[in-house]
Amino acid sequence: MSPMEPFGARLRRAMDERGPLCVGIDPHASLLAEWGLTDDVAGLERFSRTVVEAVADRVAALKPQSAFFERFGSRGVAVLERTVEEARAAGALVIMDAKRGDIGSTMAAYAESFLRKDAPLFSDALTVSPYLGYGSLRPAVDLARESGAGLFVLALTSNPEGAEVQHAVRPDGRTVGATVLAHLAEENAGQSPLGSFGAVVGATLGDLSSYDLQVGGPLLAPGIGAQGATPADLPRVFGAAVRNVVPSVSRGVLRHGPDVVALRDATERFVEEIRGATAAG
Ligand SMILES: O=C(O)c1cc(=O)[nH]c(=O)n1[C@@H]1O[C@H](COP(=O)(O)O)[C@@H](O)[C@H]1O
Repeated sequence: MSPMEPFGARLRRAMDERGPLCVGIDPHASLLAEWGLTDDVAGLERFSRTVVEAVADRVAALKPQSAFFERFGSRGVAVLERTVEEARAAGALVIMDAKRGDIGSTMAAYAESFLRKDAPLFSDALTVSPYLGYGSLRPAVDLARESGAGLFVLALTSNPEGAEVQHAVRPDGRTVGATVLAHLAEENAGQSPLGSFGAVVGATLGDLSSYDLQVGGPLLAPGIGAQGATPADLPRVFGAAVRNVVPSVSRGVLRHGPDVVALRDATERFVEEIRGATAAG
């Protein structure tokens, strides 16, 4: 098997060709009900298939949220496996949103689950938590590099509760979030056109001018739509780093289902709004 091109390079190309939007696949029980589906494995499968059919051939990335699949046990995870496979086959990069994080030796097993090329849940990238110490993520960084995959490391999350940890100031005067960003900049050094090790930075956060967001990798920006941020906020929040931002929308798109055309239209509107908001910068 020939080695896969690094995730960062594949993502840069997809962002340039399709626009940078990532659509989240978050099958909330309330959305299943709104779509007229049952809150069971059959409903889960129909929901996920519909989203993939509607948008996988037109957005840079899809981000299935593992929690909503794990809710149904092994049969839900089987649906997640098929969702990943079908989304990748349709040309979308898959960012697995599982937010894993543990001591290094256990982290190695999480990495095997999502980042080893022949794993049933192999994904182009995985969300991970650095809050057991950035160094605990090393096995995931190493395996991602080997597989041509990537990581999105939680740096400054979109939820208001994140600040008490992420804005905390260390003895060296840097915040915890800034320290995570600095680690990522080191990880991506020398990688062109884009490194494979991204940060999660919420689009809801307002002014981040005190943070150096130029980490040489992508910035996954959830929070648009249901959490109140809009594409128009992106230049203000991200400044010059906006070019590397992958805005992520789940409920803001999903609430338009189950009609495939309506899902596509909602997606196209976000793509256009993001293009309009970020073109001037
Ligand atoms: O890693 C994430 O994607 C994530 C990080 C973060 O800081 N905030 C955040 O909302 N998310 C995820 O992004 C999605 C947001 O969903 P919506 O609010 O419906 O667009 C959920 O799946 C969250 O788990």
